[in-house]
Amino acid sequence: MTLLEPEYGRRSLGDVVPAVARALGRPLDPGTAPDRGVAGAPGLVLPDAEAYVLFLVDGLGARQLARYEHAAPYLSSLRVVDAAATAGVPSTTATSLTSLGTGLTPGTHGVVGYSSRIPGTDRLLFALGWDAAVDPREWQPHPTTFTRLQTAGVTTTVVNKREFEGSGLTEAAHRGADFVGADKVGERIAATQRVSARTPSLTYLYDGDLDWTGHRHGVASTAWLQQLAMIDSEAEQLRESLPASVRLLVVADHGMVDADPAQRFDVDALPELSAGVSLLGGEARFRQLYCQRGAVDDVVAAWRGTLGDAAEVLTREEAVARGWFGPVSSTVVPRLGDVLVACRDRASVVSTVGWSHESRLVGLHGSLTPDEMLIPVLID
Ligand SMILES: O=P(O)(O)O[C@H]1O[C@H](CO)[C@@H](O)[C@H]1O
Repeated sequence: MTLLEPEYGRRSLGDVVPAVARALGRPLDPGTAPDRGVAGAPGLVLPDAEAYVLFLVDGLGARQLARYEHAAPYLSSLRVVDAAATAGVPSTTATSLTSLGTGLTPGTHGVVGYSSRIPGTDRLLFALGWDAAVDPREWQPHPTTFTRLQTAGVTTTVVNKREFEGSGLTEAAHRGADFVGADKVGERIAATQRVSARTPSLTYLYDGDLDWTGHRHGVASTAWLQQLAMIDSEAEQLRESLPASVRLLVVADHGMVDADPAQRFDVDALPELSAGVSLLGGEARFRQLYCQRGAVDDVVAAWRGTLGDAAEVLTREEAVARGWFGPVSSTVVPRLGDVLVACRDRASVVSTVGWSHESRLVGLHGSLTPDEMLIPVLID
């Protein structure tokens, strides 16, 4: 299956808030962040409005929405802004939420996966849970788009579960916005209705239940389809709670594929995949391999030999040259694997001993296939 290149600077998740800023009449200064389009490309163009509500549905790929539109009649009726946009690389929540919040590429904001090495250590930073020893403002030092909008006079609010307030990822990705804690859908809609009445404003809200359900039961499982219908109702109810002058924009952070047991590679059962690897990172669909000194070529050869067509195996330099992460800052380079393993089709690389929880998941994401990379950008 073809791997898609991310559409950084044109139609990627990092281009969404800059497009909202333009529509609010408060364009972000293109000199301080890469929110300008690639030469000649229009980028995302949104209708002018005094207030935007940005609803991010975790795990709702554009392809899944198109395939199962019967379960989501409201979302399927919405106008698609331009063509489908892409997540960044890897196509995973921590990376995508940081791209959304900063307007930057993963290679610049530095949250480069579900897990990535903490430079100078043999430890991984699991970005969703974070790590008390890592300062999120040092790990992601750039001002967020939310901070920049607040500075420009736009009331910017994150409406999210209370447990996320002040978390490492919230600080790295979304600092600068006002935070309103709201655990239940009703609370979230009520809070959004209240804060989006201010103008100009951007109100961001998030729902992670579809992703959770897909991970455990699989895309198109009965549970996933039921959850999609719930999300569809939530989005419609949200729209109905807002006046017409407030625009609703619906996006996602990545799609998902169901792992095929026949295309599953277990590093704990295949010793040739451990030779020369000092630390296994990333996630099942996008492994990041941190290698022993001088071992990169041997690791690449062993992984290519074992995985064959199931994955694209590149050195860090090859992946960076392909533009997978956008421009890469020198501080971010050592967080990236020496070798990157991007799964094709429905393959996965698991560690049944070291990563037992992940190896039991049905739905996965992180790689560059269209089912994972293409995200909807819908306007109402
Ligand atoms: O970004 P989310 O949906 O949390 O996904 C992550 O969750 C899985 C492990 O729980 C990993 O494979 C990674 O892709």
